[in-house]
Amino acid sequence: MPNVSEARGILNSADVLFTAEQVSAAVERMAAEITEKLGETYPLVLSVMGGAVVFTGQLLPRLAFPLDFDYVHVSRYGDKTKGGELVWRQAPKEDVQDRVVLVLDDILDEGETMAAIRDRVLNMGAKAFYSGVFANKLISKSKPIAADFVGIDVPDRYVFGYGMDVRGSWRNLLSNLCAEISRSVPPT
Ligand SMILES: O=P(O)(O)OC[C@H]1O[C@H](OP(=O)(O)OP(=O)(O)O)[C@H](O)[C@@H]1O
Ligand code: HPA
Repeated sequence: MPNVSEARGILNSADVLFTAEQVSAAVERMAAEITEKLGETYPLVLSVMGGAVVFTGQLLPRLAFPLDFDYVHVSRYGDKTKGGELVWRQAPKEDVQDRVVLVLDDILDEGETMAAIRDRVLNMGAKAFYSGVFANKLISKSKPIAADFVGIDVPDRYVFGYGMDVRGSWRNLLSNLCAEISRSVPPT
């Protein structure tokens, strides 16, 4: 984890990819799309801790229909910028059975995390599975899953802010949402 001045340095050398207004408009549009598709299904919404916390906090109040809410916790990156082995810290609970489940996450990068959650939720007897991600990273490799609802497409660079960390830092960045690490910092 960087110290305070290193964390500020990362932010100062970052590019801002999307403004707060663009992010807000994307979340608003997603809320309308999700409402249209799932508004009559009484879904169980699962937020993927910890990256989805900001996105979930802004999206949920815009979903004006009955839903249940819970979370799962899966980790694959830790404070690294390259994905590794997937670790389940909180698995879905039994109540996914026979439910329409909507899983919310901050980013679909290689798609390994969301695909593992989908497989687990469907194996536990969910009636239907949907995924919503704030950011979909445009990578050249094919992904094991495509999200049903996407806020913004981001380029194949390490992004942070809006719940996404860079080396454990800046999840709380809300004003210049989704900035990106300087190209001079190599992936770890
Ligand atoms: O599509 P993938 O390549 O699998 O990556 C996406 C996942 O990576 C991040 O989680 P991370 O493992 O960093 O856990 P965290 O949210 O606790 O930081 C992010 O929040 C997604 O859950
Ligand atoms: O680009 C990213 N930024 C932050 N967290 C992530 N988890 C997967 N990819 C990313």
